[in-house]
Amino acid sequence: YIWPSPQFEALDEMRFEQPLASFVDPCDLFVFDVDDSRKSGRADSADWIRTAYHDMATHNVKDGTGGLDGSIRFLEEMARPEDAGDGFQNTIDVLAGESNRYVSIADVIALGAVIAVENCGGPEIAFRGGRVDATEPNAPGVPQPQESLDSHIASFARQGFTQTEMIGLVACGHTFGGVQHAPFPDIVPELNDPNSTESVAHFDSSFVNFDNNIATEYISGTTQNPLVVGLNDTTNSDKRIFGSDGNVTMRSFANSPELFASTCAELFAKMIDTVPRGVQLTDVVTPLPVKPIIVRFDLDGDTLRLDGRVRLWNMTQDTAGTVRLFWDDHVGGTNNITLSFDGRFTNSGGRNTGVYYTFSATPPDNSLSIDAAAGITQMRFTVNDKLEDQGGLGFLLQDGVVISTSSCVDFHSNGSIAGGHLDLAVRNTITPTRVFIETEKFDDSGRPTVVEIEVPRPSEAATANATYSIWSVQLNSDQQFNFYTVGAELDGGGKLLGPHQFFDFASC
Ligand code: HEM
Repeated sequence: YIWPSPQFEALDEMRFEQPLASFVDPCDLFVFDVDDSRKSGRADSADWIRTAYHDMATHNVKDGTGGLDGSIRFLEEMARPEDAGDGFQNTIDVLAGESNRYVSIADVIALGAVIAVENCGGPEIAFRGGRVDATEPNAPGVPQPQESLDSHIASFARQGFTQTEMIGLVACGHTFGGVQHAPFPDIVPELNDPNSTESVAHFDSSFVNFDNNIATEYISGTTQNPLVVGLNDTTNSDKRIFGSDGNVTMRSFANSPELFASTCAELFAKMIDTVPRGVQLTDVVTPLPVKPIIVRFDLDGDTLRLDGRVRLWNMTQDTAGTVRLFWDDHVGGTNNITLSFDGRFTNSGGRNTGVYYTFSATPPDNSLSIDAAAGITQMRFTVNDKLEDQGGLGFLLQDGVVISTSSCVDFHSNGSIAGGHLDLAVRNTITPTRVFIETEKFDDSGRPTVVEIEVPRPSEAATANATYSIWSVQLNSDQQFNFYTVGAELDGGGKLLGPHQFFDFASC
């Protein structure tokens, strides 16, 4: 994608920098464990993968309803017998709050599965964004262990999967986790096992890692999978499913960990891309090699302050060497500074790595000061003298409308807005027809939606300095802010949008 693109920037960050990975690292982490010293036998990674499957499994290929749309978050859906256990609520409690107007709850659920698989030994899974969150529960339709093989084949066909794909997807999912006593007392007894205090009978011997043990143990007859060797044959659904083609598919997985991994990468991608008809997914999200990350861009007196850093993909500090930021201004000048190293990250089992360089030559001060009159039009970078400018396009940054540091906000003790005002500095060279602040609000169904707040044209323009005038809007208690963007529509067409920045102001 080409920067700026707020949606792809947000998807790229969540997908590749993976703030969520801390919940699945180490892979046996279960954040709901009451006592760290005792092993419950559960893991966030398993809950996340199961949640993505159950959210998707309501899909009906014929009428296009259901699919991965976040409907599992509704208590009515979660409380169905087909969604037994507290793993869904646990997952939603962690993942739903990570959503925003660019990355839906359903996108985060899909990403949770991707990140769990990739960080715990599994293959890389192609991830697209653009899922749309349901506003009500879907029709039931998740398969249950006591059902017949025919009903499972029919159920997976309704979800859009062939019988061979069914065998594969169940094996790919059941390389993680197991069956718990509490929701399935007829399948798993109390285990009285100090390493499994929630009495979880695991599907294979390496239940927090992606590997083909689910298949090798099944083929060799050593499996302890409670849905294969359970005492009550009625609930041995994995046994019926795995054996349904004479073990051809499971044998191929047992013989080849590579085949198992590549098949699972395809099936997991198909699973998370199964969405209600009409939903248009984005292209596969790929990491931008050189990605500016603007934290804040504002006007402070006669100075534009740009807080941010650049992410260099797949590099170490040593290979990055000297990193410079160049910026063009409105008066024909080009300026530059040498950036300072600001940390590195690695995730997805070492598959993803990158480094950050902050927009400052003098850390810990992270902001670059730009003379407001000269301003800024675009950025470029050099990494060890190699020019990075998106193939000549540059990294465009508009300074036609920016937030002013004269903005302030007060909060009630419950966190809601008590009052204050946001001041937008509008550059005198632009003639806006409207100026607005774009933010998001979680609606009654819990999903993030876009909200635009109009900033009224002042009757008498207050001057901020020789270059900018201030337009101001009062804040009120209905508003919610997390991240926001300032923007303007221009006389004669055209729209300016600022970077996506965090809501953070002095009190009034
Ligand atoms: C006929 C199809 C399936 C049946 C009958 C089935 C049944 C079950 C049952 C009974 C559990 C135990 C849940 C608990 O105790 O909390 C379970 C766990 C799990 N299932 Fe399935 N499953 C099926 C397909 C799938 C698929 C297609 C996936 C993913 C691709 C999947 C992923 C998981 C995972 C990761 C767990 C472990 C959850 C945990 O340990 O917290 N399952 N499944």
